[in-house]
Amino acid sequence: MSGRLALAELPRLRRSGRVAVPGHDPAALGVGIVHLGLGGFHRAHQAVFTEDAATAGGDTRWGVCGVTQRSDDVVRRLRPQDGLYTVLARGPGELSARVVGTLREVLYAGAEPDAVFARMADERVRIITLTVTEKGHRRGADGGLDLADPVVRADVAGAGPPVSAVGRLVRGLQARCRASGAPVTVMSCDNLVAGGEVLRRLVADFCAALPPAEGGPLAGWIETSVRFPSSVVDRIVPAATGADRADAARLLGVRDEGAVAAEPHRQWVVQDDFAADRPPWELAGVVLTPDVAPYEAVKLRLLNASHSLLAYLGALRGHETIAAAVGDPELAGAAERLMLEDAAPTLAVPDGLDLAAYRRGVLERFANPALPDRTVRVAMDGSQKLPLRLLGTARDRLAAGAVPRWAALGVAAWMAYVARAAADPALPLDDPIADRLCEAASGAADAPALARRLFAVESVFGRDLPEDERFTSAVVERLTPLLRGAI
Ligand SMILES: NC(=O)c1ccc[n+]([C@@H]2O[C@H](COP(=O)([O-])OP(=O)(O)OC[C@H]3O[C@@H](n4cnc5c(N)ncnc54)[C@H](O)[C@@H]3O)[C@@H](O)[C@H]2O)c1
Ligand SMILES: O=P(O)(O)OC[C@@H](O)[C@@H](O)[C@H](O)[C@H](O)CO
Repeated sequence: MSGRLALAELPRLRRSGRVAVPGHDPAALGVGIVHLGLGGFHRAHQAVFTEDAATAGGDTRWGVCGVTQRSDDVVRRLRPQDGLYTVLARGPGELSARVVGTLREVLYAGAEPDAVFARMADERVRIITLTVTEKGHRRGADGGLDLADPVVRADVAGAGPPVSAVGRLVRGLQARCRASGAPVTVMSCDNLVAGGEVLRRLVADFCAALPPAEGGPLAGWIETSVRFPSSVVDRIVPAATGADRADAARLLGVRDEGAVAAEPHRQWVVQDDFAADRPPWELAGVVLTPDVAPYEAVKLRLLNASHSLLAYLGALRGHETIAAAVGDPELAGAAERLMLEDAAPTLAVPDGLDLAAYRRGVLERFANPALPDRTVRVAMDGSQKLPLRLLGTARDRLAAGAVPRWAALGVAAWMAYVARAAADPALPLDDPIADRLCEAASGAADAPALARRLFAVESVFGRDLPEDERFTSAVVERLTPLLRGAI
């Protein structure tokens, strides 16, 4: 197939009726949002909600400038397509496709830093969103900016263009402060606890590390002119595959190198705390609320925690996909009990949310046979995810006098996965501290030794959990059979 998706194809696609196309003319959109981290998730989630909101509200101010962080791969895919791409919604027995036109500009920060800063400084831009992964925040053990990280140090020194996400964000804010000082909202869309507060702190830490004459006024302007709302994002979006691109091409009649596939379900809960205008997201079904914390805990402790549990246990059992893992009755049972017995008692349930239906929905979504989501994708970066997904639950249950046996199973499953990956190169250990984890796991003779060595990783477990004998024993009890291949 030689043709390529582009604006000129839209009239034909509209007539064909085989795929949905934007309800407005994408070329008429101005850029009102800069997004850092143009992965599959942004394209299938925030971009879709923003397009629906702009169409419903007839508001042409909310095109997106998407910025790729680590390579120009996405730029090479999307620029020749005028920023257009297809989102395939894959559900049991259903496949639908829509072309999204919100992305009006794509930049590679590594090659075009000045263009990125100019966009962030542009008064017409009122929102900067981020999906840069958990590790992309470069946090230290205390949750603040890791000032020992050489990349962060170089960004603070400022001899060259910044490389870290927070460095790029702060330098962009600095350009804005110098240009117009117009207020702007910075919104985290990663799977974090209190992502807004996390970003606010990282930005403040960066400013504090700058020479006082530079960092002081910048921090002052940020304090008064920048808001950092949190948001809870939900849609399962596996890494795009050749099969996704082939399905998109079949439906479009032209190639689409930027196609992504996702589950049909999507949810976005946003803290209603903006420094300036925002898209009318409520028209697209986004929940705007003063406090996202209850929604966030439900999502991270039920969905993401059981996702991680299934990923580690599933990979250990040779299940390639999450659907296969949740199709294994023993693993599905463990995920259910983690949600019901450990996580649920720790939750303040948002008004109107039926927790039992939510739990059932999570397992149904994981079982989606039409969306192959690999266990190793979800298993990635465990050192970053465990504290957010399992350890908050563990701490809350321990504080309430209960032993969180299923959260302990999740931790033990991660430990067993690390040990297996350290010994078997066929199992990937994709983690920013992989070397440290491998070294810890390689020298461990048995379950207690493995647990002891991994519990010593303070950035994961802090100082409290390794000292709580109830928890460490529960983990060792779970780990012993896992190392023999049973759960
Ligand atoms: N995929 C999903 O199902 C899903 C669902 C909910 C939330 N999320 C959130 O979105 C994030 C991205 O997911 P995705 O599926 O788009 O992944 P992806 O691999 O497609 O994209 C990741 C993006 O993060 C950037 N990034 C990665 N490491 C970085 C680093 N060290 N510094 C700066 N930038 C870095 C990449 O350049 C890329 O733009 C997740 O980590 C998660 O927090 C994803
Ligand atoms: O995207 P990550 O790497 O934070 O986590 C992997 C999955 O658990 C996650 O992407 C889920 O699919 C998502 O959070 C569902 O909304």
